[in-house]
Amino acid sequence: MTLAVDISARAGGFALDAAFESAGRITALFGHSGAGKTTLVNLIAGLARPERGAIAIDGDTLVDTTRGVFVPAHRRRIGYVFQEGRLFPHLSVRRNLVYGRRFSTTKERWADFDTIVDLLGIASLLERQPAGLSGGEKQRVAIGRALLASPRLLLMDEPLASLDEARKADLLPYIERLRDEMRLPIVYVSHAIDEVARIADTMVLLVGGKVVANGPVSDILARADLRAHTGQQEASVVLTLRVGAPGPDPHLTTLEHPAGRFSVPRLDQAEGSEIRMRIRARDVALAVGDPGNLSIRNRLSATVTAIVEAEPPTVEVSLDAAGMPLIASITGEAVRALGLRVGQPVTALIKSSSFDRAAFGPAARPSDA
Ligand SMILES: Nc1ncnc2c1ncn2[C@@H]1O[C@H](COP(=O)(O)OP(=O)(O)OP(=O)(O)O)[C@@H](O)[C@H]1O
Repeated sequence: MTLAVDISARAGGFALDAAFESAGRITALFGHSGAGKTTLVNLIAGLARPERGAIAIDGDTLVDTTRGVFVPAHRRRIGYVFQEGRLFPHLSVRRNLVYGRRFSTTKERWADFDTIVDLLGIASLLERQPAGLSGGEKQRVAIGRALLASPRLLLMDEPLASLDEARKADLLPYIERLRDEMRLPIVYVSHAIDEVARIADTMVLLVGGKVVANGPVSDILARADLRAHTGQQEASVVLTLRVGAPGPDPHLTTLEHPAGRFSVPRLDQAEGSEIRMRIRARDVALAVGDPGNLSIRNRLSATVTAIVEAEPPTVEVSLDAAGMPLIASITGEAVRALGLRVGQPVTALIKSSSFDRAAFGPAARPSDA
């Protein structure tokens, strides 16, 4: 699926001018509060009209002001999940779910009730009323209702925003399953960079109603010039790695890459599956030559590709380890003491204990959607 957007719109005194194309499985619309994310998703959904411009999905025009085209929301086949579930309070969970189906014709219908109930783990909730559900359960039902309309695109506007940290962590794997098992493209609004780094492959970065960058999440997170906008305190890279055979320590999982093997705190993912993980620049140290007897077990041979001054005394050293990009955040003094320069071979050292389990998620399976 390709979503193509090139629009201008106004909401009160706020002006949105957004142009981007995305073929991502999960496209994150990322920006600080008031950047225009909800205004943009409402335009995609058909809940608002742009002043100028066009929106198309796979070449099928939804809006085009030059041709006077405006497909109404209910005919766009776009699902919408809001921050808080917005379920019908007087209907049971089952009837909330079934309600979604009336928005698709038999020909368009791909969503199967039992499959979706199973995917979202809501079978035991079907006869309950929304008032008795937890926030996370409500969101799963809201996602189910949107899916049962058999949309071709799902918009999710900060679906985790009303949940506490534990409930967020519970819901994220369902969104990952949706991405991988339903093969439904998702536009995911968020202002939480950790969430975006974990689940999205493409990112549109909005600042004051303008798109300042769009492209692969890993590219945008690695860019020092965007850090103020992404809210990252520091550089990081997002990597896709394969789970290797279990090693001798049951508390560790081995991850494989042509650059070498990593040990990380034990993950639940099966051997052979791919996972995504984010490595912060501050968790990477460098050695020139043999690092000798150190406690750090993750050691990768790499080459320096760039040395960039960051907030003093920090310098960010970009590396290439057999095609794996890494960034090490070290002091300028260390750069001088090691005599680092572009092209130099080094050993990158990454502490196993620095990995946060919540930062790991399954990698998106190769897209054929
Ligand atoms: N109907 C409206 N009338 C006046 N101003 C509006 C209207 N709708 C949105 N705005 C303004 O447009 C700007 C962008 O709002 P929007 O809700 O799109 O931002 P957002 O990025 O989704 O923010 P948040 O993360 O806080 O939800 C805000 O300054 C908002 O106050």
